[in-house]
Amino acid sequence: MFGPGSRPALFDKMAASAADVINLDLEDSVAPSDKDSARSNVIAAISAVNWGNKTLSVRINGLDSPWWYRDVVDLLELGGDRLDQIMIPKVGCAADVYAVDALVTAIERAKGRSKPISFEVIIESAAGISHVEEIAASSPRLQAMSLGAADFAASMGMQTTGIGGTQENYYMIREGAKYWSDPWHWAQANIVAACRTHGILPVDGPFGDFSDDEGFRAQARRSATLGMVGKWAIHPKQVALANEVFTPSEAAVAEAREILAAMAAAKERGEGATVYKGRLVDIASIKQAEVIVKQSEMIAAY
Ligand SMILES: CC(=O)SCCNC(=O)CCNC(=O)[C@H](O)C(C)(C)COP(=O)(O)OP(=O)(O)OC[C@H]1O[C@@H](n2cnc3c(N)ncnc32)[C@H](O)[C@@H]1OP(=O)(O)O
Ligand SMILES: O=CC(=O)O
Ligand SMILES: [Mg+2]
Repeated sequence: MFGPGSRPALFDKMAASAADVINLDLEDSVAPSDKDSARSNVIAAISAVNWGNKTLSVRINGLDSPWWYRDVVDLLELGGDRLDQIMIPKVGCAADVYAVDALVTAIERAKGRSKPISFEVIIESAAGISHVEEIAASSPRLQAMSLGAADFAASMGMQTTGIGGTQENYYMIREGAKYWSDPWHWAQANIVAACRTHGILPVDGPFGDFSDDEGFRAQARRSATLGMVGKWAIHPKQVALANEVFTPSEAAVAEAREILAAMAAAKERGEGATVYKGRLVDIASIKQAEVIVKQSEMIAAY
């Protein structure tokens, strides 16, 4: 759940939401004239608001701005221990993460902070997607990586002002009928591969049209099918939609458990492959089913 650092009236509502991760924003939802006051609001709220068991993250300004170093210094020196994570936007290469890591490491040591700050990064530029694997490997602090569709589209020179979702002009045509394709797919698949290679969580970023629930669901279902584990909510109504899509359904979990049982029975018979509901399942199916069961167990335990 995202909210601008310049709107502190939203913070309690964010804390009371059903989101797993809170992102207090100092970057693109905050006007340049509000950067200092937004930073102060966020620093006060880190300790003052009851964030429960949510992961508390702050999106700092990008390394191409004059604000980012002050964001890091003040968050870590003045912000209290409740802060879990810093989100670094517009990461273009591993050195961008190194720069923030070096500053964070120095402050943690100087101030004796006991809880190490973790990082999440946004891939939202041509450079970021070109260097996605080195970024995924860039720091032991890194826990998650998101696709930022708005800045990504701008950086790539894409002809759209839509933030995520179906793009009207991205279609194939056959016998006069249009078939829409997914312009975000290749970037998402690259992010997922880089993340899974290096043990980082891949996350889908914003879906701007918060009036379009079905559009959000469709985007989120594609992301979940590709291996992403969650999606940003830029409006409270998107939290329930994201939780609905990224929580495996009871039917999916039941089927996964049945596949595990069928394979356990096959193993007893000395077989590596068997038939479940008229289709092949084998040892790879165990790993597929375990993904779904593990997701469901982790969500239940949270
Ligand atoms: C491309 C990117 O970088 S995306 C990430 C950065 N962007 C952001 O963080 C934007 C986050 N979202 C927002 O700022 C706002 O939701 C906006 C501007 C899109 C819409 O704001 P509003 O016009 O106030 O929304 P709306 O009137 O529909 O709000 C309905 C209720 O939800 C609350 N609400 C709105 N946004 C949020 C939020 N982000 N978090 C918590 N509560 C919220 C409102 O306060 C209102 O509460 P109420 O019913 O108690 O009065
Ligand atoms: O920061 C997010 C984006 O879509 O840009
Ligand atoms: Mg962005």
